Amino acid sequence: MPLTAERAKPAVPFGGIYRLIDFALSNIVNSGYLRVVVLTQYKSHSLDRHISKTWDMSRMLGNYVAQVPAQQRMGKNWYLGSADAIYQSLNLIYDERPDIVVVVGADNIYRMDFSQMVQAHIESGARATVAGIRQPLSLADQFGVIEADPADPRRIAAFREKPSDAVGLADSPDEVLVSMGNYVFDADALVEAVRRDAEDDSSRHDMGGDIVPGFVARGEAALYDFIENDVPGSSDRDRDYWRDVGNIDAYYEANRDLIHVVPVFNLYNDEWPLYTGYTGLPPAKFVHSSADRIGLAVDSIISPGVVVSGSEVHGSIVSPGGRLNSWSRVTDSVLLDDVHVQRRAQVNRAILDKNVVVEEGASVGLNRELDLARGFTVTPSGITVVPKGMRVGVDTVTPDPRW
Ligand SMILES: Nc1ncnc2c1ncn2[C@@H]1O[C@H](COP(=O)(O)OP(=O)(O)O[C@H]2O[C@H](CO)[C@@H](O)[C@H](O)[C@H]2O)[C@@H](O)[C@H]1O
Repeated sequence: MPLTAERAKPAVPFGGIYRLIDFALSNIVNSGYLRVVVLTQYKSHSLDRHISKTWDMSRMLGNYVAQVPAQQRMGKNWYLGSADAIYQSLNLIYDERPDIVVVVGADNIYRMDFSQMVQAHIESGARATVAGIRQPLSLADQFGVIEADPADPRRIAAFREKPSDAVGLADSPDEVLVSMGNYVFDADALVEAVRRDAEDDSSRHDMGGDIVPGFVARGEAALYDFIENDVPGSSDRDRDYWRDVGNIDAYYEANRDLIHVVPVFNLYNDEWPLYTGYTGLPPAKFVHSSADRIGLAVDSIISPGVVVSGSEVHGSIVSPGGRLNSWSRVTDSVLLDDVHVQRRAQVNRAILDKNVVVEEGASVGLNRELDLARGFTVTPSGITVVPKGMRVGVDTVTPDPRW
């Protein structure tokens, strides 16, 4: 919050021109899997619009990315959880009759070749395979924590969803092995598991909380270590990069991982392209170069349709349609679509959601107490978030009546 107040998390803009879901979908299609369904529910309008505008693959060969909202086919419920979303959509599996189903979350930033994971799944003989990555022990309560079988590290001996008492790994006590929320299933085993789960009133109907632990208990679950995944064109720095952007600080840091000279996550790998919607906007433009009034951007991403007019931008991500006026300054910030920073305004360590206007002479992110008093979210690490469509004046904050 507040970035997900009016949109599903996978529809949150990221890295200037992308939405979070573009990373999962790009990985899937680059892996060669071209029959994809996206199960949507919560405030999914902007997600649906993005998928239908962007992910329109040729149907001639039977390929598709189709969004499937909760349809109440099985009863009066919306999706009760991620496992119930699959249960309610089983007709798609019956129609397509695949041998294997790849299930992935839609809100992480990474590159991954799922075909390598599917190959490992087939070779292991397991019925379910879970992708795992090492993360700090301090984050264990945000993830599914995996214990590999000491006798056979490719088998999962135990799996606990978001435990508060996880123990570090023997060879690295400050780390745990966690689930990336990406799974490969034998299709018949997945169908059976979600059907059984639907009849269990004590279940939360969650993939990580219920389905995966069931496979583990039956001795049918394998581990796929993400470190084995070899994505074409990866740099030494961004190999094995994976970020869960489940809170504002993580989202902010992941955006900033894009802008270093040698980026922590490299958008410019054309061997594993990241696809997104074509905006049809004109190129970014930079104007003014007199002594006190210069239009420039460094260590930054500037998207199409942006005009940097006598404004200085440092360490920031500016999304399509931004307008940055003279003598303004934007530092270490993430500006979503169509933000307007007017003359002499200042923005520092802030996330400005779509259509925010920072009026002439106003500032955001320079004074924590002022930002809190104005009702903005300020994260533990001091990032100020201004919600969609707000007009921030020197002394006032008002919702823009146009939005
Ligand atoms: N009702 C519903 N209908 C449709 N889609 C839904 C849904 N509920 C959730 N989703 C989607 O399912 C994916 C997983 O999200 P969840 O909120 O279920 O789990 P979380 O991300 O906390 O943990 C999961 O992902 C982390 C890694 O990020 C793992 O460690 C952990 O084990 C795993 O449960 C997301 O893409 C989400 O949008």
